[in-house]
Amino acid sequence: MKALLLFIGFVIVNCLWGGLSHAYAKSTASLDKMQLVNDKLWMYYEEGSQLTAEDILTKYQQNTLIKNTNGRVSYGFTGNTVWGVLAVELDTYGVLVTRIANNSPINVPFLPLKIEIDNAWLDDIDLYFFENGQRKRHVKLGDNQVHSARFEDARMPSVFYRFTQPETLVVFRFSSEDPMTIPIYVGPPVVAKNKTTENAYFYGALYGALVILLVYNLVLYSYLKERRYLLYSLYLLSFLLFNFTYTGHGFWWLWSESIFLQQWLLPALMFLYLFSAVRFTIEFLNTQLYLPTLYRCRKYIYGALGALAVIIVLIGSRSFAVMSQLAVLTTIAIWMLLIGIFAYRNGDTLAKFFLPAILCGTGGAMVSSLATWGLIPYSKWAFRGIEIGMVLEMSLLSISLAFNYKQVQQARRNAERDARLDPLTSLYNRRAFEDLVYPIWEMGKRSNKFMSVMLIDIDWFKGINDKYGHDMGDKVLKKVAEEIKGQVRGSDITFRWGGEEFLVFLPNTRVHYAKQIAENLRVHLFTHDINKFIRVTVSIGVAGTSPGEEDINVLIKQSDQALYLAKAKGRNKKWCFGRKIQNKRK
Ligand SMILES: Nc1nc2c(ncn2[C@@H]2O[C@H](COP(=O)(O)OP(=O)(O)OP(=O)(O)O)[C@@H](O)[C@H]2O)c(=O)[nH]1
Repeated sequence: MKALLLFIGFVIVNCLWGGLSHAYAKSTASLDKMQLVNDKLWMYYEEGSQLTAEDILTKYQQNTLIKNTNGRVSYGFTGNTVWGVLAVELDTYGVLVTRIANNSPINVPFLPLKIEIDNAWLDDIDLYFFENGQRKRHVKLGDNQVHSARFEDARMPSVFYRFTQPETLVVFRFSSEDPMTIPIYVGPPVVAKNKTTENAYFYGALYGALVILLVYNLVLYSYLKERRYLLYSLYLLSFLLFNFTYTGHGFWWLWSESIFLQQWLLPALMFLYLFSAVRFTIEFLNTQLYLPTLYRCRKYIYGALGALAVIIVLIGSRSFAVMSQLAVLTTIAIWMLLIGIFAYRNGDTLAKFFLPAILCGTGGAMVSSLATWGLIPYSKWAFRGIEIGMVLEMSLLSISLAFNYKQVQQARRNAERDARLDPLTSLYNRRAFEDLVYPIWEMGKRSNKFMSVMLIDIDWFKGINDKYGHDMGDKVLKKVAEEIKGQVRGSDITFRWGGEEFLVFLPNTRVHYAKQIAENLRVHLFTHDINKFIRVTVSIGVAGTSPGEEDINVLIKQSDQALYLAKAKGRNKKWCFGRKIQNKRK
């Protein structure tokens, strides 16, 4: 429920933010921002690509073009050519030019403006500049132009033009096998530079954050060797690479001269992204436990995605590649949400993070697509919703993995502790003896400290089991353990040594003092009823170090011999290993 509220909140805030930034841009129309001019375009949608810019100009002059009044930015998938005409009038067009006049009147007629198409995946973009009905310039932009052939070597397709006439008509021609999202921005050089700088900060922060998360989780993986961390890292890396490609960074920096890579890396990385999202979801959550059928079928799911990749390669159409994968991605986003909800309802602790994380990611993607489809006002922040959402998603997932790490560590500590504890009495077991006693023994030996051992055995315990049953026998064992712990000092270490046998190691204790403690314990148990019916007695063998004692096992053996004598002497006795026993031994 909390996660759902978070999601709705995130979408609302993003929409509001998108709307506000759009409204702000409109109301101020100031020169500190590039202006989105889509609402000033006159559009023509051509089936095929027969027409020339001059034909469109004629249509414009005949008033047969459609005004893009709602500022539409996205034209979906279309094999058609999209034409747009922008009339730039020096005196009357746009607040932009007027404002320039206010700021620097001398440069007005000669000031160059930057025209930028804020989308780095379109194949062909042509700009034609007409002055007084004459074509003055033609600029080719888009992914089918390598960077060295471009007018300006920038990430986004852009061009500078010096407007000197009262009216210049800019004719845009777009065709692409990708989604036709065409935000057109216009502004003077200084403002354009600010936008570039601002973008650099934004992507610097975005990639910085993602790379930190990636390295952090890879380090955790190399340390813990848990697949979740690796799959998360792959998921994150695939988003990083996918984003790096569709935002034009890759083409600009890495493969600026390869049109093939620019056109095919995008669908390929998109596939990597959706494939790793599916693998991550299945293996991050405990689907093995909650959705065993899904877990068993995972190989078929991966196989189906692999088959999609093969079909895409065989068909060889990029628009099919992008369109089919977008459809799969949308389905997967919903599927991830459903699995998250299911795991959450089944009490998967990681789902507490997974669900809001996926909600942020899909929420951000939803805001971006709503903005590109024109269902909420387009603004660059709304357009970046997916990136903001993904940073939130990746951060939350990273927190969940840190949480998982804490849980694993806790479980490991518990397992280690449990391995050293007797589950019935909660006393240390024999396995813990070496770890706990050996260091004290070695230290004591070096500083000639006295140390003692008591071996305690319940008398006739078999009889208790036989008479009252095994459960009652267990209760007695527990109670005796408690009583022993209550009678010895905090510095003494008590072990359950065997069935009904206990060992107490008494560091810094002379044997005659250990004898006293043993006697107190014996009397205490003898005089106190374990419960209403049962009275137990114990026999205790005591042994203490004598100078030159090298081995603790010798001490234990001695206490065992003393215990044997205590039993032999009639039980309910304490016996101390001493000269008498030694003589007997000889
Ligand atoms: N209820 C219970 N009984 C246990 C447990 N571990 C060992 N025993 C029983 O403890 C009894 C020990 O019996 P014996 O070794 O014959 O010793 P005893 O009856 O105490 O006689 P003495 O030691 O000679 O006084 C056996 O019946 C074991 O089954 C346990 O964890 N719970």
